Amino acid sequence: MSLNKTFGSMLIIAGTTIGAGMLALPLASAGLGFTTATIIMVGIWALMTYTALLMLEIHQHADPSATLNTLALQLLGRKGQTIATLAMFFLFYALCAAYIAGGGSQLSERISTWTGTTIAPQVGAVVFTLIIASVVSIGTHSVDIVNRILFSAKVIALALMLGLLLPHIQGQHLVNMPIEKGLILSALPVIFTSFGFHGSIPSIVRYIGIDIKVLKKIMIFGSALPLVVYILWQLASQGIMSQPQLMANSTLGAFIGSLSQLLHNPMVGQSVSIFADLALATSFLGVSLGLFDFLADTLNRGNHLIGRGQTALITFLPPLAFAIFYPQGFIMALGYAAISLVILAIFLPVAMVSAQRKAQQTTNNPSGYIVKGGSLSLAIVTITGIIIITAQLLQMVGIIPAVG
Ligand SMILES: N[C@@H](Cc1ccccc1)C(=O)O
Repeated sequence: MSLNKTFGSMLIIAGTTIGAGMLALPLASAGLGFTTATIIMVGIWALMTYTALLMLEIHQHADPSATLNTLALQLLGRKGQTIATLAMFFLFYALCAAYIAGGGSQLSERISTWTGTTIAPQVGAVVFTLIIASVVSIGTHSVDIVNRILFSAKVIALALMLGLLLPHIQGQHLVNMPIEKGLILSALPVIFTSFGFHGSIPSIVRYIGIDIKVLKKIMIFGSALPLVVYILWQLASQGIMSQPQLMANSTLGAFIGSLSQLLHNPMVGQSVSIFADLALATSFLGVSLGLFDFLADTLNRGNHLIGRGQTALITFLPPLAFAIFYPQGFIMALGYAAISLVILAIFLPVAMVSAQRKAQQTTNNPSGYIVKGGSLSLAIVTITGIIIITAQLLQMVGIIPAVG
């Protein structure tokens, strides 16, 4: 396997993972303290990598061009396929809603400072959606070009931002412990979403072919890179602000504002702000393109002007409506996304691998790659998935504190 292709695939996984979810991390884990937040992140990384390996175990016996839909149909039947499709829709919509809410309020703040007037976040949401929707509606080729430029800029902005922030860390902030135990549970869904990439696994398998050794390496290293970036990002945000300072910020804009104020350096705020804009734009482009194609395919909308226009409306109007009703809904929507991501990245891989292992046992033909850990590991990740969904539901009904 060419090294270039392997490396490129790792970057695709890392690039899908590092997105808008990262921006929510400091706010979602504000009351946890650095050590606790890091332990949870390492745990969730291990969980996500484990279920990605389960997906490889499933893919090895199928056609290299299999998608989640076809795998679910083969191993779990029509019901499994329907659940996979619905979860995919819900995840895509929830993520787009988060990106529009986050991007909209960022953009409206920008326009407000430029023009010296106050612009409502809803206006920003509409403008941000119109820009991304035009790029997506023109076609995949235009998304590819715009995404390449923005992605390169995002990597530079990320390095610059971390370089500017890390020298200002104060050790005493990093030893803080969780302010309240309930906050650990509250933080789980958003942290979980920020490590999500599982929609990209079938594309990588198609690109590389069934070469388990290479694919394993891609999953492990491709997801480890975001872990390193997230730990540095937590180090910076939790090391610069005290817990009460961090917790006082309920929105991304407020967080960026207090960072620059605290460091008396507008450059810092600028770099975080630019990184945030790029992260939101690249995530939104990638996810809305996926949703657009998925909808066009499911609803059989043609590839002509009217067809694409209709698909664009169904793609962008529902999440835009959410952002207009909940302009501060960035973190809330990322939490909702966790519910469907648990189904896609935990429940379905576990169910499919169980079905496959059972079928192999009955034919007495266990062959190929089998992820270590047996049924115990499958049980542990399933329980973790249930805990993450429960944490989100408990926040929605107000039993535990909501983050953000
Ligand atoms: N991890 C992505 C969200 C995502 C989840 C699942 C699949 C794809 C993307 C982010 O932080 O924005």
